[in-house]
Amino acid sequence: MEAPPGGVDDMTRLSYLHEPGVLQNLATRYELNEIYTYTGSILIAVNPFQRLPHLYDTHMMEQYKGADFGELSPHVFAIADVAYREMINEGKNNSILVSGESGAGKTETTKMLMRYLAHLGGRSGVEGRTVEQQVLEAKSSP
Ligand SMILES: Nc1ncnc2c1ncn2[C@@H]1O[C@H](COP(=O)(O)OP(=O)(O)OP(=O)(O)O)[C@@H](O)[C@H]1O
Repeated sequence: MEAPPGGVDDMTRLSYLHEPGVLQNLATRYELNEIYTYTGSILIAVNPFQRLPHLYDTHMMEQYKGADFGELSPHVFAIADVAYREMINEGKNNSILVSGESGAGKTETTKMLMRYLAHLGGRSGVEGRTVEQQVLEAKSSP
């Protein structure tokens, strides 16, 4: 079966799951500014080396909130959402592993994960500050 022109958003849908196929798919999607691709439940992020603010705004966060995994385009928010929901439903700690070579975008990705988790954490502010502000301030303090 021919791969669709825009690539596939989950590598497990590739007809041939080998290195050239994977790289071709990532390159095709990257050309379209689609920097996220799944391989099953794993998210692959390709550094866009440019700001893509529409990908991370509040509207986007709201869309991913509670959405079934795989229902929307691959996104770091979808990973955070599943991790958060599993934590709540099972009452257990959860972790998200972010790995990649130097400069791949781990810090940026982690910032987005934290922003999303802080957003989910609600708006019940302590001393007038939102959970999001508290988490992000804690991260940036020495
Ligand atoms: N999702 C993204 N959107 C926009 N720019 C990004 C994104 N991810 C990475 N970048 C750009 O790439 C640069 C390097 O990314 P980052 O610092 O996150 O890499 P890193 O994997 O943490 O590197 P190191 O391991 O060396 O600390 C960022 O400063 C930013 O300019």
